[in-house]
Amino acid sequence: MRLEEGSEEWKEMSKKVREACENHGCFILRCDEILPKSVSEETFHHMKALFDLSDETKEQYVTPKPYRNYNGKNSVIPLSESFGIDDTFLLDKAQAFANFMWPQETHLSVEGYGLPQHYISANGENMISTSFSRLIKYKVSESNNEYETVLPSHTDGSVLTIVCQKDVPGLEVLSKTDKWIEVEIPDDAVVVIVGDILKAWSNGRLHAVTHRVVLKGVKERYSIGLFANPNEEMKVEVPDELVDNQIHPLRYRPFAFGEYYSSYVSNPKEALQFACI
Ligand SMILES: O=C(O)CCC(=O)C(=O)O
Ligand SMILES: [Fe+2]
Repeated sequence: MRLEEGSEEWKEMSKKVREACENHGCFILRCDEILPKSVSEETFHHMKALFDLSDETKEQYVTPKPYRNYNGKNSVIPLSESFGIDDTFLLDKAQAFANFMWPQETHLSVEGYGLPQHYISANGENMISTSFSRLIKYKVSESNNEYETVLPSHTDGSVLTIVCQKDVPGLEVLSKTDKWIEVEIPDDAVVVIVGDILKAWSNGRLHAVTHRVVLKGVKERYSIGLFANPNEEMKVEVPDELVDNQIHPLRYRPFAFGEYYSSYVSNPKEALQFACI
């Protein structure tokens, strides 16, 4: 259902999305209307064929930017293979998907604060300008461990991330009470995850949830992550309206996204530390 911006339903939905982002750092979004089953089936079918190419062919995919290469022999994540692709949204269909998703999702997650409109437009447009996606295959371990962490726990270095998967579950999020919870992603849905940038911008109110991927069976898993990033120069600055001296004193100094991203690439676990007050 497409919501009319500013309508009662829109306001109600913004409140729900904001609460989910504050309390859980993620939510499930059903998108059967904009992402027909056939497109998703076809995408994952092609993805399998892509990963079935020879190592030699896959390794030819090299780009200078971090996280954008073919990554198939990483000792930290030996059971994961991935391709990072810049500006996937330039393709017509993907562009339409992105146009729908990003502005609506970023608007909805920040609009619940009732901020002046310029903050909302800044989020919708600037915060998503250099999005990229990662196609990921998780392989089953030969040691036949029943329970294998194939992607270690982390928060995302994005504004928002959208993940979709095919058939095999595996994504887990860490609750605020320190419990790992398996995320069930229905076939016609995606999970939206709050990244570090939205956490900093919201003065820590929105929760950048820690997550990981665990395989529990004998089947390999395919997933796609879409990472919404601002451009390097964009300043991430907490709006005055989200600061108060009692409950929410300012937690992050203003910083450029590029400054954060260098910190993320060298130490993802502590990447936001440099901006903490
Ligand atoms: O594969 C997934 O379900 C999640 C991937 C992820 O968290 C990431 O690439 O940052
Ligand atoms: Fe992630």
